Amino acid sequence: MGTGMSKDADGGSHGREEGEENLDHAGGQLYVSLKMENFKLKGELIPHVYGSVPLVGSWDSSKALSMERESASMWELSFVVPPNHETLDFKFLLKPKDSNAPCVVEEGPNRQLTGGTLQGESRLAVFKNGDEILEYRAFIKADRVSPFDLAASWRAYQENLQPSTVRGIPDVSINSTPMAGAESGSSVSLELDLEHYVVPAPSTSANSALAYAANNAENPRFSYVDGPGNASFSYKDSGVSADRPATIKEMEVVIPDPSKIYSGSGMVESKSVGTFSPLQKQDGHRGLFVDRGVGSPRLVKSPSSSTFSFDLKLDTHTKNSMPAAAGAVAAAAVADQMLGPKEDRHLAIVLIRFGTSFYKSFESLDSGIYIVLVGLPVRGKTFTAAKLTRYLRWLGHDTKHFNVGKYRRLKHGANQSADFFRADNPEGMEARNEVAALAMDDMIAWMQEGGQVGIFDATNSNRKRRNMLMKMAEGKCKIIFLETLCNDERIIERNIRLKIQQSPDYAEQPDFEAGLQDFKSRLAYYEKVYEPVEEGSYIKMIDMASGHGGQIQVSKTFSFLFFPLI
Ligand SMILES: Nc1ncnc2c1ncn2[C@@H]1O[C@H](COP(=O)(O)OP(=O)(O)OP(=O)(O)O)[C@@H](O)[C@H]1O
Ligand SMILES: O=P(O)(O)OC[C@H]1O[C@](O)(CO)[C@@H](O)[C@@H]1O
Repeated sequence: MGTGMSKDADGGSHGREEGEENLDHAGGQLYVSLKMENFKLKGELIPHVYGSVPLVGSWDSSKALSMERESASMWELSFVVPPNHETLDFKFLLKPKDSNAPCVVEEGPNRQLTGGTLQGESRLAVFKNGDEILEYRAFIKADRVSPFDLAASWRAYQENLQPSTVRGIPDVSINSTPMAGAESGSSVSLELDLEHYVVPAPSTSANSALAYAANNAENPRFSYVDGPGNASFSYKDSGVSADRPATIKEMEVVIPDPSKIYSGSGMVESKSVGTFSPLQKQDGHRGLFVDRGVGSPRLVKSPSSSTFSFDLKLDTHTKNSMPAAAGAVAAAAVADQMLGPKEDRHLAIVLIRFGTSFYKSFESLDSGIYIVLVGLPVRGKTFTAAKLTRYLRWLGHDTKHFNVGKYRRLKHGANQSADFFRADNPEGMEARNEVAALAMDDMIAWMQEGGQVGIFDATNSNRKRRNMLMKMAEGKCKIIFLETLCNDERIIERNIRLKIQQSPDYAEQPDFEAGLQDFKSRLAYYEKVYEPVEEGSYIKMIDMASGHGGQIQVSKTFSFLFFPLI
């Protein structure tokens, strides 16, 4: 695993380790860890970092990232920057804890990381606070990280997260209330706790109590904010059997016309697989929570390749045809496969890919990105949107999830019958397009206030709707369609049942079978007119949850996002 240069204020520096791999081609990114130490301070002044990239506030002190107290005298912050950042300029600053007094920026020139190496002499961080001079020792460390490490770190972060310590965004809730009964059987009342929720995943037992992920999406700005969407709802669980685990061999990455997209060589070989041993886990490796709302990335690496060996069984054809980006994706898949449940695993592959491509596209796009979900109902769009939001926030990108279903429920009530969703029902169509436009307006407004990634979650199931969204985004932001497709009837049936149990749409429907019939009619109306994405920039996730393999397709027009990977 490659290691960058590390320096501290005493001038100690550690050169790159032998055997370093150049991970740029594998989507290697720069993990930056900053620390400040001062034994005398009492904590009225909170150290922050700001700098030249959006991740650290683009020199806007109000967007500076807060450092967290690691010990009585040490403050810490870590984040990951793209490898294409030739130079990252930054400075430390101090913000008064409980007042609006101006912040104090450190003296001296900007600190500069170029290609992962700290430029210039290391120095103390010196602040002039009125007549007072404050001095901190500064520790700056940069490491190149592979998708392996990122996937493993993400997994470790999620597994060790303590919900009670989450600030800023509601992230996960681990407490589940065991309950009896399945399917249409017993139900428990679930007070919707906006601070804690779980992204619904197929349950492997009848014991998980999950809140509906869409409820945690961005609240509409229009006047229905305090409406029915914030109410609690009833929840029933189902018993669903676990699918068999997938293997990396089953994962297929399809990139149309790769010659036009990538010129990179073959599979990325990784000698070090980032993971953690059970022992390390017990150390209490925890995410640290910073002001951007989620834990800042903590690297989890295997001490050596011998600790964990994994046989990457890709057939010759796949190996030879796999471009560098796909290699990175596969690498992430390997790391993730070892660590998580099936759906998370598959999704992580896409996430790593997103993470990589976003990093590489952000700076050139400047204005941020809209990810527009596309897919029939119960294809995992909300699940994917919620996971993507969390992952991108963890990486440091200001990300928000806009769920159109939530807007629809607030404006038109939760208990619309299937007829509402008929394509030949003009009032229904108009109402749906109207709430979609409201959500899009909110997303655009949020983006203009400095947001970086907006995730727009609706079926967006026909070209006309997608054209409307593209028109609204024109000149403002690039849209990437993310289509989730599922051909496995068994999964669809399971998802439908979960939907009747979990969705606020059916909270008032006491008759499970009636709810089921209504939702199936809704689905049939959608299926009749569904138009898969063929336009614009898109990624298709096909059968990712089947357990029998999956496909990721990336459209040609998306290629520019991957350009730096080539
Ligand atoms: N890629 C996938 N394919 C199929 N099902 C998935 C996928 N990812 C997650 N799921 C499962 O699908 C179920 C429904 O998910 P979700 O509510 O996200 O669907 P949706 O597409 O947003 O539905 P709707 O359009 O009705 O709101 C969840 O239980 C989730 O575990
Ligand atoms: O208007 P569209 O694009 O169908 O999408 C919004 C709808 O998608 C759904 O998630 C489909 O079930 C509804 O909750 C929501 O009203």
